[in-house]
Amino acid sequence: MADIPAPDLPFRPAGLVNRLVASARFQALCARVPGLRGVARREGAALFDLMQGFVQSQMLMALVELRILHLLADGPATAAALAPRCNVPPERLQILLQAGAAMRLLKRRGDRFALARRGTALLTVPGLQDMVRHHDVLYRDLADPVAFIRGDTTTELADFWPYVFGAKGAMDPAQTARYSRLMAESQSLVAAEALAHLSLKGTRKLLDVGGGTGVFIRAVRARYPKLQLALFDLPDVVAQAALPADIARHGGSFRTDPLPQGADVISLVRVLYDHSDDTVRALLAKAFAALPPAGRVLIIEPMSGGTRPDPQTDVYFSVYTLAMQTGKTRSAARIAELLREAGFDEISKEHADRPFITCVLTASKPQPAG
Ligand SMILES: CC(C)=CCC/C(C)=C/CC/C(C)=C/C=C/C(C)=C/C=C/C=C(C)/C=C/C=C(C)/C=C/C=C(C)/C=C/CC(C)(C)O
Ligand SMILES: C[S@@+](CC[C@H](N)C(=O)[O-])C[C@H]1O[C@@H](n2cnc3c(N)ncnc32)[C@H](O)[C@@H]1O
Repeated sequence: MADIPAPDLPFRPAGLVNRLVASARFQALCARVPGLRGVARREGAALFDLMQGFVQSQMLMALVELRILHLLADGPATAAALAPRCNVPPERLQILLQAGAAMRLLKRRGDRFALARRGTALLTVPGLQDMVRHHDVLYRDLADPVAFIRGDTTTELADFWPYVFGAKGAMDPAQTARYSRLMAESQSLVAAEALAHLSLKGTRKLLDVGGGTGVFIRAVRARYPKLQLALFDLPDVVAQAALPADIARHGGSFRTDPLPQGADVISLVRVLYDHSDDTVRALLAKAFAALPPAGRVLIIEPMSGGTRPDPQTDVYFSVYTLAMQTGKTRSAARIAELLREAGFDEISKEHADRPFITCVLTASKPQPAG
């Protein structure tokens, strides 16, 4: 590893606050003055957390892989009692349990450890444990972050999701089922979040494009039982969707086929961020062509914060989609530009409580003038 040269002294970064923070005298003052001491401590702890993020993630992975949260769901236990069930020496398991308690997934009660609120949430959020488990692929892709960010590495992540891009050739059905399950489980939270911030009142028919196995459609059905619904996805994916008989299924590719007409709302849930601007332009143009005047398009996916960088979407999803190679995590402003290019107007970003689950953008096809 090459040495990184120290900054020239005296170090005078741009900006008054940065210059103050960089000064040893100011740092010493902060350590003494009560109000400033708290700020300095929080900044230090935040910096430490950035540095130890990978260690936290790996210990989270170990807790999930060893099913420790599951085991503790039956009640508190000591490391010695859990050790044979996890096949880990007790003194090493103690370190993991203590780290789990420090990350507030577990609670420590004397020598025993119990499931904490955060650990319970991890166990119950649909698909989250499987998401954690599949991160081994992402972490391998990021093993040399400089080469990764330069674009000098080949990544494995794209191969993990062959269906996202249309599987080439025959797929192992067990593997396909695993991807579909992960995608479907993670979608239920996305659907709930989106529908909480979106009204479909007055809609007659909704077409979910790239709708996977139909989780969003089923969530819409539960909330709007009278709405007509249709699913469009690749033929093999549509074939796996378990949907009520009245829901139309269209197997096809939005790259080569037109989208079916007849819906007054088209939803694109976690579709745009998988694809390049050119593919997105062509897809939005097809959505525009398929909609009647005043028809709406819904873009539902995690979005970058743009000029206000978001702590989760601008790190996790932006890097994730970069490792996927074909798409990108776009800001609402950038998606709005692409929507405008396709002819849409009345573009509006709905309030999002948890942008790391999803953001929602809606747009309308203009009515002809006159
Ligand atoms: C009772 C007392 C005393 C107090 C109560 C206090 C209280 C109100 C507590 C609240 C407890 C509670 C209900 C907690 C709930 C927590 C929840 C719901 C947490 C949810 C977390 C969700 C997370 C972390 C979601 C993560 C999602 C990820 C990582 C998704 C990744 C998706 C990917 C990679 C998709 C890939 C698709 C592709 C291929 C790019 O297209
Ligand atoms: C990231 S998944 C999202 C699935 C679902 N909307 C969700 O949020 O869970 C992307 C979806 O787009 C579909 N897809 C990819 N390329 C497609 C194409 N050319 N035509 C139609 N669907 C396609 C995939 O099969 C997959 O179901």
